[in-house]
Amino acid sequence: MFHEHIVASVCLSCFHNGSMTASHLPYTRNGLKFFTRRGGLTSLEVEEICNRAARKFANRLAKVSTMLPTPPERVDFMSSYAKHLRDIIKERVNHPLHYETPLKGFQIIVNAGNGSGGFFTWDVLDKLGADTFGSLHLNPDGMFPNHIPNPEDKTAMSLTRSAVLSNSADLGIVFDTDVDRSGVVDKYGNPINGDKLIALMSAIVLREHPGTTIVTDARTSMALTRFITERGGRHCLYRVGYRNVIDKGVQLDRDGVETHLMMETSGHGALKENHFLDDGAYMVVKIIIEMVRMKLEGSDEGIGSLIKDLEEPLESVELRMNVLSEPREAKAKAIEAIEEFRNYIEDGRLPGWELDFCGECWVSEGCLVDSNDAPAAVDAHMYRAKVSDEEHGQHGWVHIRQSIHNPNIAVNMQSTLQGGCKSMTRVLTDRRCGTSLHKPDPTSIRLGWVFDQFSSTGASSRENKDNPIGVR
Ligand SMILES: O=P(O)(O)OC[C@H]1O[C@H](O)[C@H](O)[C@@H](O)[C@@H]1O
Repeated sequence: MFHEHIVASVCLSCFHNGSMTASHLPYTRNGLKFFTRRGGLTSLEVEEICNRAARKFANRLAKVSTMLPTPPERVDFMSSYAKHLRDIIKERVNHPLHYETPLKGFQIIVNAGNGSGGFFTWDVLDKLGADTFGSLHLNPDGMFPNHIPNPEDKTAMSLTRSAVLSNSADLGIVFDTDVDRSGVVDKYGNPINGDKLIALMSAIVLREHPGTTIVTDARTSMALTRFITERGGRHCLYRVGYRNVIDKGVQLDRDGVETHLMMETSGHGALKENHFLDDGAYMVVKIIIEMVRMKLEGSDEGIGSLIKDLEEPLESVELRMNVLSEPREAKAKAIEAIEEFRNYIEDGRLPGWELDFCGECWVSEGCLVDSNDAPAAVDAHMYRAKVSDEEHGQHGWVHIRQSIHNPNIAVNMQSTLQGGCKSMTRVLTDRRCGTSLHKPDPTSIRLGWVFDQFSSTGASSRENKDNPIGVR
């Protein structure tokens, strides 16, 4: 929804704007996001704003006047934003028979998860002629009584799938709370989120901008890289964290490497044409335009057909290990374990494992571990290793990182081999790659737990994300 901020800046002549959001996290985690006409502010800029606010607050306590130079004014920018989205759909579809209602004949289910995405149903889709009967959880309720509004959430996706199938709808849309992320369900009920959503957006964007670079976080599959390169694009893998992914795209584009799409597997997606803002509604607008375009060209296959040749990794797992230490020591402990992972690989102590400096793109060599000339400030330590053997070549990867929000470490791995994730985990444990196995300190971390907790083969699983397993 962050295009609303640009709309506010451009149409309503605002210079600065912001929103308060905890996204899908509990309401106790509310925070502020700020925007100017140039786009989203960086964390350093946000820090400066907070410092100024703190000074103002201190002045108020000291009874120094903090009156605003201009009185606040109430403006309705949601209507302007919704109109802006409708205009884009109308103009780009350019329907030969009914320009004003290009979505006539389409049934589209929205699942807003009781976040703020309900407006998309009545203020965008309905007004363009779509049938939105069967939409779910449209009224905002910060206690999220049905499920977490999150396109990564299994319940959110499966309820949307059921609604699409039982209504024979053309598309299902899942927004996160503040609509900076989205996922979709195709007319056959197939959920399209994570890698699949990146592939779908890549297919659309590469048709419009042949050869463009696409930046993603480094948890995407090897198959996604093939999908992008087979369509003539370049895939730049970068750090987890939507701001990192977007900033990398902005920097590449500024340096002359044309970059039109930046997407994280979490569903945050930003387009150059949309001011490099992560905007879940804008992503969906692009998908809807493509869906109507395909229909007008005589195809009944639906948008899922655009990614039918995206292979899925045989195994994909995300696990979390809590850092059980004094809260103030958690960050340092996590960094210690993650750096040890890097050292093990660099010292060649894990045969067949190689630190992944750059994914496959080579547009900016070394950026994944920032070994290049202009390293970015590191917000969270993370590394990715490619894993190969003589028989299969590269068959998987392991990504390990500090969580941004919580005192835990996220381990992601994928393999194209049956039992591959289990054997990569075994390497980590057998090689004693973890701090506490050398120093049996009850407050430190050991990676051995991953093996103990690992259960699935052949299954794609990220379910531990919101319910991490505690370990010592
Ligand atoms: O570190 P985690 O808890 O997995 O959270 C990581 C995620 O944090 C936020 O939700 C950001 O918006 C995402 O860009 C990031 O991927």
